[in-house]
Amino acid sequence: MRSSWADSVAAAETAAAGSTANNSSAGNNSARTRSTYVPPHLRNRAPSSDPPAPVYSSSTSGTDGSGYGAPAGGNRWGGPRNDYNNRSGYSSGGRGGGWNNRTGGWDRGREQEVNPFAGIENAVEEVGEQENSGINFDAYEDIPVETSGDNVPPAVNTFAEIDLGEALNQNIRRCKYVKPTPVQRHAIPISLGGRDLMACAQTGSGKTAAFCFPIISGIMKDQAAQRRPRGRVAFPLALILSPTRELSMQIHEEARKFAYQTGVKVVVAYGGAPINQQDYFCIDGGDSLPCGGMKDHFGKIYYRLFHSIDLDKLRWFCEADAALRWCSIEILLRELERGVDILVATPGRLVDLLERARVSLEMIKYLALDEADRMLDMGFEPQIRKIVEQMDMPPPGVRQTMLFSATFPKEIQRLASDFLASYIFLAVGRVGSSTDLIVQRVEFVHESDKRSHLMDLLHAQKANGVHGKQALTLVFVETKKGADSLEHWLCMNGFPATTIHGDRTQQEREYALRSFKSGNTPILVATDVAARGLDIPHVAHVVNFDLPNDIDDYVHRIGRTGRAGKSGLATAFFNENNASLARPLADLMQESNQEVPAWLSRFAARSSYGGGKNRRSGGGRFGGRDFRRDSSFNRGGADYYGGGGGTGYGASGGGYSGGGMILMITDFVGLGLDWTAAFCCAFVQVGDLIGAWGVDSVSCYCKVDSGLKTVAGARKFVPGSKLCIQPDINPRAHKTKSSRRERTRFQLPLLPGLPDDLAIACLIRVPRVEHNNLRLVCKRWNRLLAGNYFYSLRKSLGMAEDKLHLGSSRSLEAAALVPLNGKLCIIRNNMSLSLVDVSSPDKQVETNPHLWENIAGKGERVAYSLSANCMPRVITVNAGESHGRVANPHGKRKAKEVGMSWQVMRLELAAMRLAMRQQQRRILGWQPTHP
Ligand SMILES: Nc1ncnc2c1ncn2[C@@H]1O[C@H](COP(=O)(O)OP(=O)(O)OP(=O)(O)O)[C@@H](O)[C@H]1O
Repeated sequence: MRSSWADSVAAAETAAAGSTANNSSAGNNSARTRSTYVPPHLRNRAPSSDPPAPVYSSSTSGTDGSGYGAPAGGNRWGGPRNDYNNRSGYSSGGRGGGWNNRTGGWDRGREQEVNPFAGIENAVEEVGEQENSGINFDAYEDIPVETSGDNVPPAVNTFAEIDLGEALNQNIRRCKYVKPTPVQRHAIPISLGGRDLMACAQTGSGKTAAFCFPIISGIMKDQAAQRRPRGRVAFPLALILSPTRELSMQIHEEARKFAYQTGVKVVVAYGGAPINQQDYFCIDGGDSLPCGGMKDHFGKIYYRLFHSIDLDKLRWFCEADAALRWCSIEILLRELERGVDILVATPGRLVDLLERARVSLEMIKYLALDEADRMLDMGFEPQIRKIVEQMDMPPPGVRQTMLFSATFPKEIQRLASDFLASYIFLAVGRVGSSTDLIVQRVEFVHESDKRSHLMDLLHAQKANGVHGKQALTLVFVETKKGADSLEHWLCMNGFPATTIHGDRTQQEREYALRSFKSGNTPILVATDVAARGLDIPHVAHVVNFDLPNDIDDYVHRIGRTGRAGKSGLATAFFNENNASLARPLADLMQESNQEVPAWLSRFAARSSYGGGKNRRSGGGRFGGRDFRRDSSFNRGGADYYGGGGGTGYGASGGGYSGGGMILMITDFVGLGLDWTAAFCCAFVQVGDLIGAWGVDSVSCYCKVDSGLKTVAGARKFVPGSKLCIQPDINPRAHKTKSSRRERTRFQLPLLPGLPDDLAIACLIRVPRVEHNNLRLVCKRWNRLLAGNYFYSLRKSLGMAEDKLHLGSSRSLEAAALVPLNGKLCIIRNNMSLSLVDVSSPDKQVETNPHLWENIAGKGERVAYSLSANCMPRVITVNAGESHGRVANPHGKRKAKEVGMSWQVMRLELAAMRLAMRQQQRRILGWQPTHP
């Protein structure tokens, strides 16, 4: 490991030398200036107090020990060295060292900037010029374009028609973009005209440039940018948010190219551990650290080294991911201190930075959300709302907002309109459609045959490969475990494969992606983290080994091939488990002029769950156009935001129709509760629930044995229920004869790929009161798991969003947002239960504390409060006297079970309690702002 890391550093050093050479040939200084490390206690001093920057020489960098062990005042670090930055992910726009010294004018400092085109130019020469310029524009010519909104600026046909500024035009030429793609032709003039924009265009059609160009051009022309305060807090002018780390990195790399020598500085900040955790290393050092093991160890080491070591050198020691992250974050913070014009970020990291007051959004003039529908979906929406609405960002109308995606369901369009002012809607092609450039094949493959089928495809591909080389193939699977196991199996069978998913460290993810891009590992097995936005050249084939539950996800996945006018192939393995996708899939294929197999059409015809997702049956998730033109959405507005009708778009959504609700029961593996008892207890209450809540469906996710009993019980009360069982939880039991028989008997659809450690969710008895439009909100502390889970569930059942909602953030604060849209919310995690009624002031809602006690286990105390007005109320379930579960004598054992150190768990829980208290205070003094 050490040697490989060292090797890669050495290789990067060599690359840096090369890039220096390139720079010099481009007229830059051959010796780059190296910035000076400023210890934290000196950071707010005037830039002039910095010691003079020593000269960095690439030829000696590998062995130069001058920084190591140097006295504190003379420490140095590598600043914006491109080699490391590319690896760490926290990198700047590459203005070497001198941002604090900028003298005004947007061209200052450009001579020190690392050339982002250096490597690319060589590569392009190797593969031939046509690689970049040969985008097949004919493929886009006939594409229908729809714009709506007031005074839409006219589209352009060439870049020359737009005044982007000479430096940017020069970069466009360097990128070999000969003419704008359709989305660019329309979107750039709109954005340059200062208008807000919601743009939907097919995958691979150049949306990144469509939002980057106007931002860069606007900042270049903005003289006020020079007068921004600088120091510990960064004041970016533009914020670009994207859902994944890899996509943020990619946007950053693109933006750096477009911004080269424009004087506009681009910085990227993305996930990993919250910065607060990193603080343990920086501040406490380790001795007093409440966390154990490796973190402790590295904390101590790095704390000691921190004031006496060059960070460049430190990187050589950074084999542990934790330590690497620590370094990366230090680098990021220092980058931010030097100033940033465009900040590209993932929401989680940005919230961290905002909470630490290292970034202020006060000066934001441009906000762009890439993959905007994903960003506003339930997983991210609370964070996005927090960033956009609750921090210091200027409101819509003052800032300019641009939302881009290839898919834009109408309900998300509606949500998105909260962030926009008098915006223009742009659809290039049909909203949510895939491009005809991708040949789509669907094959019926039983679960057990998938691997051998994949093997056949890969063999065939190998035979057709150039010089026997395997074409790049991206294989999508549903679960992280599934990804690892498939990768292992492929490697064992002689197919070099790697994997990318959320359980891998950032270093591993980046390494996997690089290895795939370079063709060293031509097969990448991925979960949905790689589904959106990634622009990997030469991906010839996308295989949906496991199909997603949502047709939007399918569109994004296959969009990793057939990009920028090139053709691609997508193969999907379909079987009974994907029945809910049959209809939208068949429709999508038909729309993209693909051959739809007869068996798929038959599946589509009898598919029972597809209604809600079928864009062509009217209503539903998909819009061909601007939702503002859809009268049903306008009519339903008041209902959606908590009005009295209870219809919202549940009624128009098809699939799960009617005004009832779903009761969901899930299982949290590992909390040591007696599940069977809990379920039995719960289902005694089901009858009440049906009456009181209008439950018309029960879905049960739990261990097979107890689950089946529960399901059987529930069926008596809710004959029409769609019952689901989580198949992964106990695969052994699942395979038993009786469970198979039971499954058949109850016709339980299997929903593959759902995480198996789920909280027992929504078990509560409410006395018979009239609540027509209820909203269940389940909250777990693992936001992603819960988010994915609910998302999948909702999709699989074809449920409208207002029938089941998830307050999915670990931060309870975010959960507070949820009640705004609903009438009754129950927010539950293993620490708290919130019952919130925001719309019916007269109706008291009660809970049955004994039920909770039964469910939550012995010794738990239920405290709840209900207020008479319509303000949200919080009911807290605490386990134990003062510390909830923390005080539980089994806590240490529990911590061990969940693989946490006891101290960390205590910290986590203490933080949660604190957040909860703050939350309660906030909620009680909080006025809903929606109608
Ligand atoms: N005007 C242009 N001329 C030539 N190539 C272009 C042009 N605009 C963009 N490209 C190239 O097209 C490819 C796809 O662009 P981009 O990643 O922005 O697509 P996208 O629409 O954002 O895709 P997705 O929906 O998957 O996120 C990139 O490699 C980009 O360099």
